[in-house]
Amino acid sequence: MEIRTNHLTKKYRKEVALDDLSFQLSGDKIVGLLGKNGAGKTTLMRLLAGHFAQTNGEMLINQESPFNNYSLSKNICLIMESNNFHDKFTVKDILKISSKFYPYWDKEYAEELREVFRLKPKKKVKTLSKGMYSALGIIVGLASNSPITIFDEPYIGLDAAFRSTFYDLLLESYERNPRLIILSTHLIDEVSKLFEEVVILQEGTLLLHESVDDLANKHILLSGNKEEVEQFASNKNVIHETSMLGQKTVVLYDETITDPAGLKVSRASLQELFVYLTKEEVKRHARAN
Ligand SMILES: Nc1ncnc2c1ncn2[C@@H]1O[C@H](COP(=O)(O)OP(=O)(O)OP(=O)(O)O)[C@@H](O)[C@H]1O
Repeated sequence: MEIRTNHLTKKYRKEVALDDLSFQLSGDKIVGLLGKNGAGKTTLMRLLAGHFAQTNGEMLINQESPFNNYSLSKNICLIMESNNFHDKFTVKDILKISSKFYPYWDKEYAEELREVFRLKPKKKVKTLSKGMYSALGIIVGLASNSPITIFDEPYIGLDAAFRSTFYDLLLESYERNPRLIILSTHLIDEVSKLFEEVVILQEGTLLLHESVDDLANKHILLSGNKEEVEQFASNKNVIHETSMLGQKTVVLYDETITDPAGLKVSRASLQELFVYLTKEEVKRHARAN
């Protein structure tokens, strides 16, 4: 599947949620969709799922618009943190309805997952705890086997052990049936190992879209004697710095680094990079590149 947005803009009355966003995603992979609160992630995912139309620009999946396009949107499963299922249905009903809707539904796998998350078939949606509700969403998302499977923070209320189970299942499901999986999360450290690519939105625009490997290679974390670090980092793109007791640490982004003699070289985590890159004062550095 190929996703392409061209100058995509979505406004809710005067509120601009997505602003002239152009990027492309294709192939089978797990992509992290990241951004601070209000960056436009949910809006982008709902446009992908065809929930509503954009205000301007294009949202194309395999060169077609998903809005009002059932033959396309049945290939896309979006699981959000809430409002996925009607309260009056039972767990069993939801799995049955999903089996009719999603063409690649795996009934046996759905049953297996229901057991893993210990959901009783007769339980009504409105009586599910937050964690159980999230588990039901995860079951539907994974068992849908949809060519584009999207999870928008689907783990609200799930404890750490079940979140870890979800990440294992996501990877296992991807390995059994490679497809384009988009996962939006604020718990970056927990899932960063699953991502092949990341898309970071900021204020409705694209801050960066990189493979995780390229992102790792595009930055460097240097530490050592304060004067030496400062001398080395002068005129370079510093996205983060800390100093203590004559020692200094800097993170340089998008710089060709040659032989920082005498300084300790390492890498920041994806979560740290996200925090540094989305800080207001460094926004322009990431955008410029
Ligand atoms: N239904 C709506 N009506 C008006 N404004 C909205 C609506 N939905 C979203 N917005 C606004 O659009 C912007 C983007 O919101 P969106 O929910 O897409 O961000 P997000 O990145 O998913 O945020 P979060 O991480 O907090 O879930 C925000 O300014 C938000 O207030």
